[in-house]
Amino acid sequence: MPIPSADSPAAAGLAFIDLSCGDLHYMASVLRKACLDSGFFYVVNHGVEDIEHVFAESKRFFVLSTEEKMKVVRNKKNRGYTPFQDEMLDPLKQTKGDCKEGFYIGPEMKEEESDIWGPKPFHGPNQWPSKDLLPGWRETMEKYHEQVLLAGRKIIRLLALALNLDMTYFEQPGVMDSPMAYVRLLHYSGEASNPEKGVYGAGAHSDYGMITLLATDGVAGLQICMDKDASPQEWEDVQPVKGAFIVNLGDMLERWSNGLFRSTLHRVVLTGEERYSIAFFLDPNFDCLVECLPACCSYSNPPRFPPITSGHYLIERYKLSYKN
Ligand SMILES: O=C(O)CCC(=O)C(=O)O
Ligand SMILES: [Fe+2]
Repeated sequence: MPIPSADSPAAAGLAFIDLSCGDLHYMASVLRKACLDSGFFYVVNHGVEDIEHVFAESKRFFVLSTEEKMKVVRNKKNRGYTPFQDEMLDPLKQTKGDCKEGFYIGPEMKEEESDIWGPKPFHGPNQWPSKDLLPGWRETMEKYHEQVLLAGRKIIRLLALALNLDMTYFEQPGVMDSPMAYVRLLHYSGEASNPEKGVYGAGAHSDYGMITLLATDGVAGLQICMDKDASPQEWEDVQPVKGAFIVNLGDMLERWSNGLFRSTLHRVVLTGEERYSIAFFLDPNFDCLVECLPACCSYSNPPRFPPITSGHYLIERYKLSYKN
């Protein structure tokens, strides 16, 4: 089946947000409906110039030997290579780790960045594969990080409007002006998933932060569960759309909005074909206190989640899904 393109939105079922549309309030109303309906939507005209090149460069990394990839294995700052099965996103249902390997790239920061508590988790320089092996690789990834962050910033402005907040609410100092923003290259092996046996490309989960912008190579596999409280859960395929990001909502947004915008439960079930995707996790500043927005609670609808700081919440979630 041909991959639908951004010009044939009806083919894909979920809402489309066109970031080149000048009418912010219209876009915010489409976004609000999408957030209330499914928490998943497509974003087009996002300003990323050559995504095919980024995918080609991602493949150039993953075909390196395990020995070479392990030289840049994920460090304490959450940057670098994660081997196959290192992560298990749904430990209750999985019998082995996710059939995927990955590579995290965060905002470039100096090693010594720290506060009174000592070196700050998640803050530090990136790890890069050797320039001799992959010339130009770092530059491609840095440019992608910059472009996808710009698109993400536009979306969080729309999200603020969709929550009836000032457009710049989430960009205020201390909120998401210095976000934890990670590109994660992903490569799924050709191993077919088998849900009965607890084998998945990626186990069922919702992402931890604010929003995720996902680019995929066109190979199917991503599924969402529209009603995460239903029993049994029903899973629907999400079609990849050329030229569009698939965006989903994270748990911190659910907490902020007191459950009005629910995070999206999703998983990857593979048919036996290799698959590549590139996620971009856009999360609040490390020190940001995520607590119910005043507009989202009332006497009869009190806050459902205790306040948490973004960084400590992320640390706890990573601890639960990674081997080390
Ligand atoms: O590869 C995909 O389509 C989904 C990846 C994902 O859900 C994640 O990395 O959190
Ligand atoms: Fe995810």
